[in-house]
Amino acid sequence: MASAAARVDLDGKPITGITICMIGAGGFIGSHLCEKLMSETSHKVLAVDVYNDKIKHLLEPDSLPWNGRIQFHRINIKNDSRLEGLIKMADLTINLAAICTPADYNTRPLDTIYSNFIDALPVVKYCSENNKRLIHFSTCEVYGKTIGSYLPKDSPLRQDPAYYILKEDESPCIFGSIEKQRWSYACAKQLIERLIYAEGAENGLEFTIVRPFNWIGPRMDFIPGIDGPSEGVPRVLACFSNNLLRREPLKLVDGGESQRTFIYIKDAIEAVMLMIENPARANGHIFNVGNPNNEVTVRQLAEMMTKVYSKVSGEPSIDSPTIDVSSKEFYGEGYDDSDKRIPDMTIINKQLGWNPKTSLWDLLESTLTYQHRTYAEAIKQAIAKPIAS
Ligand SMILES: NC(=O)c1ccc[n+]([C@@H]2O[C@H](COP(=O)([O-])OP(=O)(O)OC[C@H]3O[C@@H](n4cnc5c(N)ncnc54)[C@H](O)[C@@H]3O)[C@@H](O)[C@H]2O)c1
Ligand SMILES: O=C(O)[C@H]1O[C@H](OP(=O)(O)OP(=O)(O)OC[C@H]2O[C@@H](n3ccc(=O)[nH]c3=O)[C@H](O)[C@@H]2O)[C@H](O)[C@@H](O)[C@@H]1O
Repeated sequence: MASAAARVDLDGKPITGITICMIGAGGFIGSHLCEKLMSETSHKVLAVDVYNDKIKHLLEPDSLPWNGRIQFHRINIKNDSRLEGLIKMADLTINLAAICTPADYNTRPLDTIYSNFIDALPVVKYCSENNKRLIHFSTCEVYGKTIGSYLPKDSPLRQDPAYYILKEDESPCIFGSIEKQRWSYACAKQLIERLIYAEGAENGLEFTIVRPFNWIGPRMDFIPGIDGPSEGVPRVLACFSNNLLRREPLKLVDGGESQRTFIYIKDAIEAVMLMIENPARANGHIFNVGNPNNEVTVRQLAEMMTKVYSKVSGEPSIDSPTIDVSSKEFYGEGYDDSDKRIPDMTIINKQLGWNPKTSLWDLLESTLTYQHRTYAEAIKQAIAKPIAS
């Protein structure tokens, strides 16, 4: 373990321990961030969430070397007066709490808007009123669709990066019509970004906004019927992992033509650590955090995951590894999609000198090894169990 005293920031100044109020600490990103903060720094974490299953391994045994540096507070931020006290006790608040699975955006639009906008309001207010620094998690979905997607299909301009690269300080936010309730999430995230930015401009709030671009890795979401509801629809990594574990075809929504850039969670956490420990360089900025080198269509992702899973499980893939489904059938009415998401990296490079490292193949190999080790046996047992009549 690195000695905390030996750690310095990007300007060579020693890093002193701080207290972080992390809201949504029990989720996918929060669990990895807590792990990193405990194992490599001397910072303290007040971990706020309604669940703690994904950070249990960091909380329980008294023998852990970070004993006492992480405290779990089971709080629903919608209605708990303890929140302000925790924010006041901390030097920095990181807000990760949100509904952030696309299957919810068009089927539970009210919960989505409340979670991503209304519930975040008191967090911003308490930080601003108490002069506390805030790192808020937004999303690459605030960019919506690319400008290029509105050009004719055969237009050569579609190949010009000016029409698809997503830049924090230049790109517009392009959403579909109101009936396309998919955009309830992106729109709520955009409005909270604008509110935070305005708190910075008018009241001097010290903030950093993070726009993650498809961070993936172990502990993302849930496997339906094993550690989440049987009918639940998680994000694509968990959907495809579930299909592979059950030896079912992977479902390609609307032909799997949408494009995404995927980044390994551990690379992305390095970027967040730099933001935490270099406030002078991170404050007042909005950062894209993604891996522009890992772009694939969803169909290519399915093909690669099938190959990697076959390698890590030692089982040959099934005869028809993918199947096409319509978005209406898969997500229901009101779904829409981002066509392509490539992050511009200029701002994060300039401010924090950060770059992602892990290739898509390598990150899928370590993630699917984890999925196989964690779930294969449970799935086998669930399949073998006779269904109660
Ligand atoms: N994973 C990604 O690639 C990605 C991409 C873009 C944006 N984001 C954003 O990053 C943040 C974290 O994402 P994640 O992937 O870790 O999601 P996650 O669902 O795994 O984690 C969110 C956590 O917030 C908690 N939470 C939600 N509402 C709460 C409430 N009212 N009170 C207390 N806790 C509450 C949940 O229980 C969950 O543990 C979200 O804001 C999300 O929109 C993530
Ligand atoms: O991760 C991000 O950066 C952001 O994007 C995600 O949105 P999206 O990438 O559309 O969601 P996924 O569930 O990861 O789906 C990716 C693509 O795969 C497709 N898909 C998903 C699941 C499936 O079984 N099959 C399938 O073809 C979807 O239609 C979509 O085109 C979520 O909105 C958020 O977690 C987050 O804000």
